[in-house]
Amino acid sequence: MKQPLHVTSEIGALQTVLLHRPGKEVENLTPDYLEHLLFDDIPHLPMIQKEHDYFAQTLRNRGIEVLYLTNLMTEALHTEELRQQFVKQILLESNVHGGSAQKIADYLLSFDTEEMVKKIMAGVRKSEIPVEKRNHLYELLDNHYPFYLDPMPNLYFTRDPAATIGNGLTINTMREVARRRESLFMSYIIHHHPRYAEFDIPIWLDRDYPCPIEGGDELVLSKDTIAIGISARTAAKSIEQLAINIFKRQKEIKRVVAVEIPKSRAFMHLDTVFTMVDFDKFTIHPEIQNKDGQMDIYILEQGKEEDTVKITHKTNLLETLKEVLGLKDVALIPCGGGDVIAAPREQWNDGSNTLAIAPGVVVTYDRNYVSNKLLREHGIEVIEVTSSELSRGRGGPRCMSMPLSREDL
Ligand SMILES: NC(=O)NCCC[C@H](N)C(=O)O
Repeated sequence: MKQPLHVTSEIGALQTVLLHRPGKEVENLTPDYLEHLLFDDIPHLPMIQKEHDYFAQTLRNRGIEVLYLTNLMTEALHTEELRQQFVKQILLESNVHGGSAQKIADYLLSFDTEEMVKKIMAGVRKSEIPVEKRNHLYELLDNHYPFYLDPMPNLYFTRDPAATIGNGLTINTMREVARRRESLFMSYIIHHHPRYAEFDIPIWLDRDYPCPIEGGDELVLSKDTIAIGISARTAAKSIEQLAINIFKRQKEIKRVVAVEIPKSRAFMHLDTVFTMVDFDKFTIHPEIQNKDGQMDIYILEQGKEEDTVKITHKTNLLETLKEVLGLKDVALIPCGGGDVIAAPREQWNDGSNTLAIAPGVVVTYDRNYVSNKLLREHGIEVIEVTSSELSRGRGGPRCMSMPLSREDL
């Protein structure tokens, strides 16, 4: 039977992808909580939805099956017991306890499943549920905060909470509190959605793993090589454990290349500074390398004993890519052409964050015209999507998509 999850490269023809259409969670952003919720501005909801619909249609026009997080989650919660269990878990993870917990649970469960899922994503404002008598000082102070359940405006970056590798996936422990609950949706989908539940899908790292990892750092370079960013969001320990777990069960995967990148907001994940666009072509933001073009790269391979890895240190990205991919030459296409202004400007709006839908065919934001032109000059087919509002969340087409299945190369 066909595996429901199957990704053996970054560039094999994309067959099925998971998206999330931004919803009311985006309208629960206010200036006071922007930083905490990892946004730099407040998107205009009708426009961000229009842009997202255009992105989804662009993929469908190329024959790609687009699945939506809300639909899968609604279908996964197919019994009353599952609905209740999910609500209990989300309240726990949202730090809602005490007297208000039951009231909020009853409120959420009063909606049909689709509305309930949307409401949980959008957040629950205190004004939505009648105030109880407050007896304690902490309850009075707590009241200054507008939400019982925080909104999850980053959900449209489906890349990060979970990532497909081979026939399995990681369901991620997310680094930032604002995003930590997001991976619970994929956990329910994998375990309870009829499309996935009957398969024995390997979970390479699960969301109870104590160290963080996010999908933006996870790149499947080829059927035997994975690259993972050591970044602001992904810890070295997670990468080593992931490698050990994969080597044990998916024997085709021979190595994990851990690429250290600066830990900053602009470079939050490896895919904000480096993506694969063709067999031998990559986008890169030049600032991840030092002046001599060097950086720290570690190749992890199966160690002599079980549950150990052999680690080799490298410093040259180009040479390492040639070695692990068995290529004579590799082109690194600099974001914004490496220009002192265009490069950081376009990187800020995800100029290096391309979604490959086939070898040499990528989806990018239209606003990054310098990078797009350069990609075309390198023979890449560039399909542009509108991006005024989508880009405000600091993620691009790769961040906004979780490939579930790609054709093998
Ligand atoms: N893979 C990615 O780079 N995803 C973008 C995530 C943006 C989101 N506002 C965040 O800070 O997590």
